[in-house]
Amino acid sequence: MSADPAEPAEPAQPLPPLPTGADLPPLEELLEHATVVAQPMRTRFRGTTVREALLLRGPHGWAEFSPFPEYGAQESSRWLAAAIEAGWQGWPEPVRTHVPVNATVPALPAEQIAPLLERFGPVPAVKVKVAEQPAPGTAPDPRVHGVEADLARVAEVHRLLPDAAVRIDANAGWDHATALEALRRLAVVVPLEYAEQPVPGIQGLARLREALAAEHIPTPIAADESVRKETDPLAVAQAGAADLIVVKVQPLGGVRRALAIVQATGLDAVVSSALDTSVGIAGGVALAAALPRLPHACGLGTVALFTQDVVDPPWIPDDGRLAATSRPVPDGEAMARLRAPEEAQRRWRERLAGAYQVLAAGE
Ligand SMILES: O=C(O)CCC(=O)c1ccccc1C(=O)O
Ligand SMILES: [Mg+2]
Repeated sequence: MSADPAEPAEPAQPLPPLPTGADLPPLEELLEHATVVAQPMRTRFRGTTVREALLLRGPHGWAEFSPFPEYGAQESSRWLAAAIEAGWQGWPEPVRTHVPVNATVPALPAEQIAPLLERFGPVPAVKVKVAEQPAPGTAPDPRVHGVEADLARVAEVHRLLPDAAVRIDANAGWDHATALEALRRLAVVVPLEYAEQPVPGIQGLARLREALAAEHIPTPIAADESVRKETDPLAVAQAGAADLIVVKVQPLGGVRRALAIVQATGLDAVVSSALDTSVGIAGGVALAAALPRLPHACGLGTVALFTQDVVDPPWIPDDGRLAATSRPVPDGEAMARLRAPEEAQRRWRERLAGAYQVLAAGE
C-alpha cells in the first residue's frame, strides 16, 4: 500500500533547478546535430498515426525533445530541460539494473489484441486503454467505444495473459457515474492493479476514490493527466485524490526533477512514456531505475507501437523488462529513412528556440 496521502514522506524540498544561465548550452550547440524524425504508428494512439521527435546529441549521449503538437513554449520548456539533462548532464545513479515494463493495448477491437500483445513478449502487466472517444465527426464503433467494448478488451487481455496484472487507462474519459459503473463491472472481470485517470481533475479523482471506498471496490486510483505540471503531484497527494501517480520525464523537466517530485508526494509512482522514440524511453528507464521504490511495472514499452524506430534494436522489453545499463544510439541508416520533411525540421527548430527562450529567461 502507498503512504498516507495526507502525509508526504519528506518535507517539501526545492526542486533541482531548470537549466538557465551558464547551465544552458548555447542554442547553436543544441542544434548542431538536431534531426527531426517521424515514426509511423501501428494503430492510432492519442489521435495520431505518426510521432515526430527532435533528436539532439550532447556530450553525454542522444536526447529527445518531443512535446505534443498542441503544447506551447512554456510547457515545452520542461521537455527541453529533460533533453538538456539527458545530453549535457547525464542521469543520476540507478539503484537497479532493470525495470519491469507493461504492454500497452490501445482501444482496439478485442480480436486485434492477441497479435499486438505478441509484439511485447512476456510482460508482468498490461495496460488497457478504455473510455476511448470517437474521432471528431465520426460515429462510435461498438467494438471500440463504450463500457461494453472496454469490458470485452479487459476480458480478452486477462484470457490471453491470466498471470499478468491488468491496469486500465481512461485518459479522463469517464464522468463520475460512468466511472463508478465501469469500475464496478471491471472489478468482477479481473481485480485491477489500478485505474489510471478514470475521471478529469483532482477533485473528480478524490470524489471517485471515496465512492469506491464506500462500495468496498478495492481498485487503486492513479493520477496521470492531473500531474502534468510540477505543482500538481503535491496537490494530488494533499487532496487524497490518488493511490499512486503516473510520471513522465519530459513534462516534469527531467529525471532529477521527476525524482524530487515523486519523493515530495510520498506516493508510489509508475514511470510512463510520452510515446517517445527509444531515445526518450531511455530517460524513463533512468528515472524508474533511480526511484527508491518501484512496486509497479512501467509504461515504457510503447516503442512496440511504432512500425519503425531510429534505434536498432529498438528499446522494446526483453522478458518483460528494459535494461538501465546502456544508452540507445540512433542508427544512421534508420535516422535517414525516418527523417521528417524540411517543413518539420524548421517547425521543430522554432519550437525548440521558443522553449529555449523560456529557460534562458529563467521562467
Ligand atoms: O503507460 C503506458 O503504458 C504507455 C504510455 C501512455 O499510455 C501514454 C502515451 C502518450 C500519451 C499519453 C499516455 C497516457 O498514459 O495516457
Ligand atoms: Mg495515462
